[in-house]
Amino acid sequence: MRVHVADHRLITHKLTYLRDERTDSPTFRRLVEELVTLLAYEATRDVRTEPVEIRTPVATTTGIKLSSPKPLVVPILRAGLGMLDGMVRILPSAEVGFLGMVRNEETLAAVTYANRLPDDLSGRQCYVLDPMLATGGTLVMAIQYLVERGADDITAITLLAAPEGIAHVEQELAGLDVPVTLVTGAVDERLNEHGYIVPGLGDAGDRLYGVV
Ligand SMILES: O=P(O)(O)OC[C@H]1O[C@H](OP(=O)(O)OP(=O)(O)O)[C@H](O)[C@@H]1O
Ligand SMILES: O=c1cc[nH]c(=O)[nH]1
Ligand SMILES: [Mg+2]
Repeated sequence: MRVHVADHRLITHKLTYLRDERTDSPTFRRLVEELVTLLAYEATRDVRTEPVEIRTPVATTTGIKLSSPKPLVVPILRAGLGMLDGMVRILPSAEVGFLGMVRNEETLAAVTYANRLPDDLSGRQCYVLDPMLATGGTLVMAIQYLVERGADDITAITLLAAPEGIAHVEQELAGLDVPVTLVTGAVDERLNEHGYIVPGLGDAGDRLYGVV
């Protein structure tokens, strides 16, 4: 897996406010949206395009447009939903598939409760959105669903990642012949005994949408 830490100062600045426990839910939501836009800029560097000829008021010229089939954006509910608007703002023609996944807080194993992906993802570039990569169990499962359906290029965008989680994803996906890239705003120190990222930001879903 190619790992890109997008440690631009503006990203680190916004992450600092996101991490702060005093940041309220409306501000948290706005910061997540702003952050995903900045991360998406990096993550879509290799989005597939094809040449297109256009005429300006002065001359004809060749530019580029996004290739078909269009990229698929996959937010992982709940917390990944907070990243969707920011992502489709810069990729308005993308299609969107949904995965609902939740960690069992005792075992830390990911459980899937919703799966609304196109059946055939052959030749599709996919962008998975989830603010947190902790143990990595959720991301491994999400990537496996996409690969099973034929996705041939996958980029995960996270706000924070734990070193243990990155290592787990790399180990589980070793031998996969689909290129996988992780673009993250920061790699934190570690996981604590409850599987939370340290220093992290707490439970991203709860901070976006409240405790359920
Ligand atoms: O890397 P992992 O150890 O698998 O943990 C990461 C997952 O945990 C969080 O979701 P959560 O299970 O809290 O669900 P939620 O988004 O509904 O709050 C987060 O948004 C990731 O999906
Ligand atoms: O720190 C963490 C770990 C998993 N999920 C979260 O929302 N936060
Ligand atoms: Mg949660």
